[in-house]
Amino acid sequence: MKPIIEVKNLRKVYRIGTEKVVALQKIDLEIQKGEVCCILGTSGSGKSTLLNMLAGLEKPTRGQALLSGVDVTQLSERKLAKFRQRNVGFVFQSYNLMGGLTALENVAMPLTYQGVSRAKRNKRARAMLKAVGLGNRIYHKPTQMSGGQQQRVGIARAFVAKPKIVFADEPTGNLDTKTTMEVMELMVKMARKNNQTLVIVTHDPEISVFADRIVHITDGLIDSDKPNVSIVPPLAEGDDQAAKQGSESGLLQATADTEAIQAKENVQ
Ligand SMILES: Nc1ncnc2c1ncn2[C@@H]1O[C@H](COP(=O)(O)OP(=O)(O)OP(=O)(O)O)[C@@H](O)[C@H]1O
Repeated sequence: MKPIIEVKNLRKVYRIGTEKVVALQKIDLEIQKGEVCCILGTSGSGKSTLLNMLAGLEKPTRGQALLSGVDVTQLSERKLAKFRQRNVGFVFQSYNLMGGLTALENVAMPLTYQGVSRAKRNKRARAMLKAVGLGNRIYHKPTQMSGGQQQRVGIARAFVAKPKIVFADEPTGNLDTKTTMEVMELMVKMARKNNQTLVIVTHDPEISVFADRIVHITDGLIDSDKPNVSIVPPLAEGDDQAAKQGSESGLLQATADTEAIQAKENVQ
């Protein structure tokens, strides 16, 4: 099967005045649909640069980055924005939620770009928030939530539009160990549910235990690329915290109709 992500001969050199920084020397990488891949490396190894190239956020000096067969390094800004809206979700270290918006509005946002009607957007966003264990926080704004809760909103937002690929850049960098584990379990479970591809960039080897595969990067080069032998098995349905907190409808199953959800909220 054709890989969903293909990186070919990718190189990135930054120039600051007369100085040259080779952030990526030469990267060749293929990631299959449904794979959970961890890109692991120390600070300055080039992880974020690689992720930025994959997401089309920066142009490489040389080489290609194909997502679903489309070379994102060659797309215009307008086409790139459209491509990302349809195919890619992002989870950020600092959550990047819109401070003035509620959890519900933040999660519904990617659906706005897809032209989904308001009623359907809200219905799907509510279902996602329930699925991440935040059914009772939908009208909270980011500052009214803990870091772990904000990242759950970030995860709900990344997955709500069912993108083929989700990129997560140090997704647990601001969280304590317990919350890190919960957030990682949730994110991987979400990706597995719909056979989505998840690429996690981190410096933390403890995160990599959740991945199918660990790609280690040093000085802008892949120095090892191995299947993860000590993978953490996915939790049984109903066993995780999100489920405990009320995810009865299950992930991405926006089956409850809008009126029923609204009626419930009116009671709360
Ligand atoms: N915009 C830029 N201009 C110049 N040099 C840059 C730029 N972005 C990154 N670099 C350099 O490229 C190298 C790789 O940086 P990168 O941010 O990809 O590393 P990283 O592995 O993500 O590190 P960290 O975990 O600390 O974020 C570093 O030496 C960095 O200083």
